[in-house]
Amino acid sequence: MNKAQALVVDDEADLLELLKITLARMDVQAVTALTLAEARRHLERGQFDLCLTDMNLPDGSGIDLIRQIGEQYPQIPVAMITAHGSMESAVAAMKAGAFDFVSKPVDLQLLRRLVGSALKLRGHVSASDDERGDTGPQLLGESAAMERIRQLIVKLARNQAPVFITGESGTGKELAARLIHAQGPHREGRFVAVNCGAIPQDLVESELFGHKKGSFTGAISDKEGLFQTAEGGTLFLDEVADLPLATQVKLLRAIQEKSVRPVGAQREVAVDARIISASHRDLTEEVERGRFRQDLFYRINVIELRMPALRERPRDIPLLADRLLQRLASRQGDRPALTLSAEAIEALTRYAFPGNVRELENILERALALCEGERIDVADLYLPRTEAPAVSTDAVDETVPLEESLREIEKREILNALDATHWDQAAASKRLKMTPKSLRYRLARLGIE
Ligand SMILES: Nc1ncnc2c1ncn2[C@@H]1O[C@H](COP(=O)(O)OP(=O)(O)OP(=O)(O)O)[C@@H](O)[C@H]1O
Repeated sequence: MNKAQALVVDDEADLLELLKITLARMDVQAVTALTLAEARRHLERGQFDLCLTDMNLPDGSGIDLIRQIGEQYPQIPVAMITAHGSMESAVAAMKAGAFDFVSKPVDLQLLRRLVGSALKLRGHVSASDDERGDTGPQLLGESAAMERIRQLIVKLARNQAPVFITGESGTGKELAARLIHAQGPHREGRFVAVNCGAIPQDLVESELFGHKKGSFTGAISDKEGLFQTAEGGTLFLDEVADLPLATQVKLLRAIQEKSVRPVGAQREVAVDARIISASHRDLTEEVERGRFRQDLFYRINVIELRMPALRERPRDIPLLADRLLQRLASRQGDRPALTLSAEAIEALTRYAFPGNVRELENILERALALCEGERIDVADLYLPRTEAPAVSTDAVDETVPLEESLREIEKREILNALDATHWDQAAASKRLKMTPKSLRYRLARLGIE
């Protein structure tokens, strides 16, 4: 394999020299540029496997270079070299498409890891490159919304920016986080999932950052924290809104400095773990109420991924039900394949699923256990009555007030049209034979974002 080539852009000649030597030790050949113009000339002529750029350059901003590379040479991963403590530029760089950042003075160990990840993205380190993580569970669904999410996950897997996943319970937030990990350069590292709400408050810091022996009663030996366990992999902070404010400060520091200080330790330990966090709560509201630090929200929410509720994409329900049923039945080896009757599928499509895909799984699991024949019927589903049922046009439940039923029908038809047109409002309004203005009015009235 040819030597990997890096384009390094910085206006400090000394730093350029240092980076060049460090990269050479990693068998990476560096081409250096002091200005944006010079960097652009190199890009036109050469073939690069990665680019490191400073933020402030004499003739412009490194952000412009990141954007340009993203548009013209999307295969080149770019990392930003930021001034010490300047998290704003790191966040701006990642929002613009940088895959990671390293702050000055450059920690050579972190730089080495960063370059290693970048080269994996470019296929320079071929070991298990074909393990693309597509053997595990996949995000199923044929709706445009799901298709968009799968595409976004492929993109997100290529960089290191913190991702914040929102969505109701059971919408697949953890599954999405696992897929981002499995398709990214850190897939050989571990995926460590932690439910922040489930750890007792007085243990949360020791769990996340580790502790030294004797640092508190019960600390009988040194303990590694989850951050360290996720070294070289991904740390998934589920229900991040449940972290106590004092821990939020430490988390902020850990993300910013890429290092943690175990409880009772004198020194910080460098950690390189990708942070993905999730919450079913509205974090903006938590920030407004003073329960979540704004600066931490800003750092973890560099890129937001919203997992839609199942009732927002009813056309995914039949396929999901079918696949999940197959998966569940295959776990019970001797069981003949079961199918769902047309009425059962119809009932599922009408149901509002407050617990989303997890609830669908539970319903099918129960049906599988209770059903004696080979076909699951409506009665085997034991669907609970919900307050706001998603209803279909041909089966209005007469026990629900008419206004409510009509509203649900309207919402469902609009969502279907939006979904079918990839959320193009003009096309959806045509499909629904209404004016775009009328569609906008209805979207606002029905609370559809
Ligand atoms: N699109 C999907 N395709 C296939 N399975 C899915 C999909 N979405 C979710 N699931 C499955 O549904 C279950 C719940 O998903 P997951 O745990 O990822 O949800 P979550 O949003 O993290 O839930 P919570 O907020 O309660 O932690 C899992 O078994 C997951 O595999």
